[in-house]
Amino acid sequence: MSATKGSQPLLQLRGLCCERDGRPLFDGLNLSLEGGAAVQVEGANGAGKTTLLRTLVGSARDYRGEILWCGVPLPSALPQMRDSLLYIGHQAGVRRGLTPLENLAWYGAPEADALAALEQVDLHGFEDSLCQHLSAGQNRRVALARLYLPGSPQLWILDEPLAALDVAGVSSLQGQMACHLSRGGAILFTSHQPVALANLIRVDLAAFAPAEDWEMEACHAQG
Ligand SMILES: Nc1ncnc2c1ncn2[C@@H]1O[C@H](COP(=O)(O)OP(=O)(O)OP(=O)(O)O)[C@@H](O)[C@H]1O
Repeated sequence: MSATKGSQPLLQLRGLCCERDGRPLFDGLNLSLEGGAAVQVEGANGAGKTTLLRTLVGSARDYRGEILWCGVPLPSALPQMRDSLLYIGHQAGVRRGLTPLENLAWYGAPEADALAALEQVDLHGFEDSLCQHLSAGQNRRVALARLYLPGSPQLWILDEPLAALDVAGVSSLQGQMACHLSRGGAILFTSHQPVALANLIRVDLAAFAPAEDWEMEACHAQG
C-alpha cells in the first residue's frame, strides 16, 4: 500500500515489527506517506495502533525494521521529524489544571490565535474554565484546537482524534483534516469509525498480524 504521490515520501515504514510482552503485534508493515495524503490505521482493540503511533513519534524505540523521515532513518532523523510533527496521543495532552487558553499558550500559541482556534472547536465561552471542569468531548476539543492554529506542522499523527466528539465535532474535524491535506500536509491517524477524506489510505493492522504458527508454537509451549 502506498500514499506516495511524488518522489520522496515524508514518512516511510519498511518491514516494521513491534512486540509487546514477547508477543508480536504486527510484522512486515510497509507504508509510504507523502504530503497531501492521509493514512487511517485500523485494527481491533489491542491490535497495536497506539503502539505504532508511539513508535513513529519516537516514544517507543523497541521495534524492528526501518522508519524513515524524508529518506533518513530514525532515530537520527527524529529531531528533523519532530520539527514538522504535531502529535496528539490517546491521552490528548491536555493539562487539566489549566484553562483551554492556558493549554494553547503552553504550546506557544499567541492569545489571538488561541481564541480563534477555541472558537473553531466550539469552545467559545469556555476559554477560561479549568479543563478539569470540562466534559470528555470538550477536553478532546481543547486538544484538537492545536490543529486550528496557524503555521501548523506538516505531519499530523493523531490517536483516535474522533473519540468523544459529537456529530458536529466530527464534521468540523474532518473539514480541518481535509483543509490540511489540501495545503500539502500529511496525516496518519487511528480511528474505529469511517472518516470521509479524499486521498485516504486505510491500513488494517490485522493484515500484518503474526502468522498463526506463532500462536500454535505458544500453545505447544504451554501444553
Ligand atoms: N508498555 C507496554 N507494556 C506491555 N504491554 C503493552 C505496552 N503497551 C501496549 N501493550 C500491549 O500491546 C497491545 C497493543 O496495545 P495498543 O494500545 O497499541 O493497542 P490499540 O490497537 O491502540 O488498542 P485500542 O484500540 O484498544 O486503543 C495490548 O495488548 C497492550 O496491552
